Amino acid sequence: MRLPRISLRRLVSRVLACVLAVQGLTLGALFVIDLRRKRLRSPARFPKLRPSTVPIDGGELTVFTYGQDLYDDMLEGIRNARKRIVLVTFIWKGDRTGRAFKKALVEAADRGVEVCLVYDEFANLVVPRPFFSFPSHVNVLRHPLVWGGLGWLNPRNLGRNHNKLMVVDSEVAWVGGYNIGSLYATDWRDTHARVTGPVVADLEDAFVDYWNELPGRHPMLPEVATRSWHSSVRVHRNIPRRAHYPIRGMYLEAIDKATDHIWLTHAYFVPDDDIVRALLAATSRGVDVRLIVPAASNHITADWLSRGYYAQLLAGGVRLFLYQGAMVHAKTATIDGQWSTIGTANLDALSLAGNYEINLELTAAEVAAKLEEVFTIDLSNCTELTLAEWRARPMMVKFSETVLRPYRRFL
Ligand SMILES: O=P(O)(O)OC[C@H](O)CO
Repeated sequence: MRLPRISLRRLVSRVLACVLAVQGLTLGALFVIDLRRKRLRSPARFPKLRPSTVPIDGGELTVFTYGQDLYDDMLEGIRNARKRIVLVTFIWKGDRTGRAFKKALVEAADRGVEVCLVYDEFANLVVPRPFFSFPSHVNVLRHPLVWGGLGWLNPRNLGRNHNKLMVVDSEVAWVGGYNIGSLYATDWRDTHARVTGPVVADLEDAFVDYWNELPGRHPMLPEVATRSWHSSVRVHRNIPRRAHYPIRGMYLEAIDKATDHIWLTHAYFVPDDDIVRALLAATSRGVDVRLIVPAASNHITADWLSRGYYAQLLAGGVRLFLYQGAMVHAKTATIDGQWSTIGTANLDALSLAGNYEINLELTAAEVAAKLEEVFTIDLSNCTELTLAEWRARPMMVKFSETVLRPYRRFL
């Protein structure tokens, strides 16, 4: 029997069409599962830790792990402001919490405080536009979906503004994983820091540089003049416009240096090969590597992309803990009782090589001890996933993970 002749071009395009169709079906199935999961979700329950404060160079750092505590503190900071408030948030919901922030910020501007706000247009497409209309004495920048003209063709102009930072009166700053919204106040487990001391100037400088470099007719802010060279707290910021992505390097260096333990808590864990390699190299030299991720996050596709790494990580000795009963949205790590980071960057391609991000890097034993305490409490709310359990998952699940692999670089 003679097989029908088919050109190579046609064969390739048919194979490609099949692959795309299977990927589309897999994503569609995940979407349906996700809708159902969200409908059946029970109220969040997770152990809470009161905010607590530790010393850092020339100031203090307070760790927040419960949204309502953080928002109350930030709102008090806004109400006490006398000179200037700068605030950037990736997501700003138009709900009760979002409105409380808006009201407090407008009131601050009414009493003469200079208020400069940034939110990301893409992240807030679902928020009604009128929510973002402010009186003219409040300076508001919408980080645009795409930058003018053909600018969007340049990858440097594509980064989202994923920062979550507020600085009041150049004296106190809040930075970390929390966006602004009522769901995050009570139902998500996240980590944010309030800091005082010389580090505040670096955080404010990050905001000022972004503000002054973004095209538009908004009033320029004065350069931050006094910054310290000598601190155990460093600010690392990704600036896509400058093709500047130090947070990935910060993680790689710290993981590479670890001699005892690496404890990571990450909402969306879709790292690149170098980070995976560094973690596996750490386990191979006897380092205790533990990772907390959500058992089920708010983005099912992210979960499935993340699952694609589990077999390799578990086989390489990384211990995996699945956070139960709530979405864990933190972006933190602590190493060897010495080094820690708290910030906005997820361990995924968008955060490490795409977005505006900001992370604190701290080499203070007190901060590491505090984050270890938080990690230990979080562990009490996790189930550990073993390699044997993971290997026993259905074939269909393994197949779906493989099908989704090419999407790793888009998250
Ligand atoms: O991008 P993140 O880390 O701030 O997370 C935002 C949530 O995924 C919103 O759906």
